[in-house]
Amino acid sequence: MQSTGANESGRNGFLVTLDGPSGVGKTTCSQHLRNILLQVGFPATCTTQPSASPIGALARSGTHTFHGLALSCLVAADRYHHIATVIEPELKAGRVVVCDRYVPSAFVLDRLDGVPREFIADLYRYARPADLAVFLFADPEVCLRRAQTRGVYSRFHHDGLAAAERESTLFTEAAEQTRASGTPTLIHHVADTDSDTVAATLAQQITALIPSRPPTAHRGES
Ligand SMILES: Nc1ncnc2c1ncn2[C@@H]1O[C@H](COP(=O)(O)OP(=O)(O)OP(=O)(O)O)[C@@H](O)[C@H]1O
Ligand SMILES: Cc1cn([C@H]2C[C@H](O)[C@@H](COP(=O)(O)O)O2)c(=O)[nH]c1=O
Repeated sequence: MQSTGANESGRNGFLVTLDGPSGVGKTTCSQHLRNILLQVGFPATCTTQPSASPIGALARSGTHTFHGLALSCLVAADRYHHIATVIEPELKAGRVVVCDRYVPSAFVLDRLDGVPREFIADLYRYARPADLAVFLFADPEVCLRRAQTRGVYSRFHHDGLAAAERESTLFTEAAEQTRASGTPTLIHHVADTDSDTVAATLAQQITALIPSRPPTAHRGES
């Protein structure tokens, strides 16, 4: 198995984040991606934000209770806890971490909730940047239909085409902002491609960017 990791080589793992509009297929794709990466020999794991921690569960289930600045801070608290207790340890173990939603989602969802951009930027000043930020896009009509078919459980899941279009516009801005900040950024238009094909295409591009570990020297070799 190839390794990206810090154990023997002293190098860290690789953080791939997936952002994009509700219903575009982030959760489905991140799971396929993890499986493909494992199949081709990369130690990989997938995780999600909000996380499975008690703070994350509160944020995920509480979008009808919490609003604006308060929800923004709650999600940020979960995100920092998740980075410290899940993402960083996995990276230190040399794994590829595929994270379903990351900081760019805050620049969209929090703004939809009226939170000023400067407040969001200040909140995430200390968040570890992704090694590769992937943005998935599809026509707002497609995202809307998929989210509605899957089931709507959050205030941020669309209630109409205008909301889906606004979310798509903000994700386009977030992708440009992420790229401008120096984070390697991949923008992928899903069109009507099935999720296996989307994940396989992304896996090819991602594995090409992951630095592979040099062969470990045997004891006594110089
Ligand atoms: N490429 C695809 N083609 C067709 N259907 C898809 C594709 N990807 C995902 N789906 C379906 O669309 C629905 C939404 O997918 P998923 O939950 O992965 O989206 P998401 O971006 O994570 O949404 P959210 O942000 O709302 O959680 C699911 O029913 C899923 O099976
Ligand atoms: C990342 C992020 C999430 N939220 C809220 C909005 C949604 O209800 C959930 C995410 O669930 P999904 O299945 O991925 O749609 O969490 C938020 O308010 N702010 C954020 O930055």
